[in-house]
Amino acid sequence: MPKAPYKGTVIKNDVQAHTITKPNSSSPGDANWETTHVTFDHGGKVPYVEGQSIGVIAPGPDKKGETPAKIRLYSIGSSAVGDCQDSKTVSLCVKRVVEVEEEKWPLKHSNREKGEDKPDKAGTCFPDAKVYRGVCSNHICDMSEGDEVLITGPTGAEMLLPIEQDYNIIMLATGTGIAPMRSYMRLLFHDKVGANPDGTRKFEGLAWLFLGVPYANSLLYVDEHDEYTKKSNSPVSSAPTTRSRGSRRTLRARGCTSRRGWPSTRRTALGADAVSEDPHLHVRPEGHGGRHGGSGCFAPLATKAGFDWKDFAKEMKKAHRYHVEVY
Ligand SMILES: Cc1cc2nc3c(=O)[nH]c(=O)nc-3n(C[C@H](O)[C@H](O)[C@H](O)COP(=O)(O)OP(=O)(O)OC[C@H]3O[C@@H](n4cnc5c(N)ncnc54)[C@H](O)[C@@H]3O)c2cc1C
Repeated sequence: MPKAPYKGTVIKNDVQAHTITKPNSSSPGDANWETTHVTFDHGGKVPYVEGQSIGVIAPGPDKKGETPAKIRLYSIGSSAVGDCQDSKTVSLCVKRVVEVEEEKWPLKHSNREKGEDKPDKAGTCFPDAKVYRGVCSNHICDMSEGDEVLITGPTGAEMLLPIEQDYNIIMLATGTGIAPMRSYMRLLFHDKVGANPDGTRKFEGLAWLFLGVPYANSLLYVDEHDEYTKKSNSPVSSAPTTRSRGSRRTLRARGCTSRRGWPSTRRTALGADAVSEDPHLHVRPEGHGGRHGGSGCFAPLATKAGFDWKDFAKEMKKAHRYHVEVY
């Protein structure tokens, strides 16, 4: 409970810096930011299911000087049994929030002719820039093994998975929006909790994962996706793919680094039949800009398949097959 949070312990904090060199003829640009995959021991006292979130209370001070800070929610990135598969841990995927005053970035000259003098946030900000560091994300990213962490929850019912095993699922995420998708994938393709010969859950559908990030080196959990793709015996192909459900569990994962190419990458990969196969659609953009990610991708596919996307989306919502969480 918020007034009586559980005292967990950090058992792993894997902070990754995503850094690209300054733009030049051989490099696309320079960006510095960090994400972490952090794991807390909750001693089995904070049971959760895939798709839920937990709260973290930082010691503060918060924005108005409050101590401790207010609760921040984070989507759980591990399946119910946790990364250690003993149902005693919970993992998160957190981005370190660092905000620099808008006018303290150099301007981007490449767009001048279009009348766009946007700040070049991939560059280096001016040295006198005021920098704001997010209270809780920095608290999490700076924690070390053995540190105590205050946890609340779990909460959230929007992003839960269906109970049956033979559904098709399409997952669209950007940035740390991958967290709940990772929890699903651990359950569907990794954990030793089910009835398959290798011990995994008897998922018998097709799972599509699309992760959008600004730069290729910020794709998250790539090794795991490659492993599950291989394991599910489905060679990754760039050709449009359709598949009837119910025969075997399959993962197809795609990363995309271009904002403009993002919806078309998903459309080309999925093909028009994707909307006819009654998929469960889970959309989780990092930032409000991506909240229409579902319609951007599916409206043209629906039209091609003879549906009106808006009506179709309404029906999907009613049938609990369309799940969107934005933060
Ligand atoms: C359901 C849900 C799930 C979420 N899941 C995740 C997740 O999986 N991973 C993840 O990384 N995040 C997630 N979040 C977001 C997370 O809850 C936090 O909002 C995020 O980490 C920022 O918190 P913070 O304390 O670091 O930043 P805060 O200190 O709360 O600051 C947040 C923003 O406020 C602005 N700001 C405030 N004060 C100032 C100031 N003085 N100067 C300049 N700017 C200022 C900045 O724009 C800053 O980015 C989720 C949120 C929700 C609601």
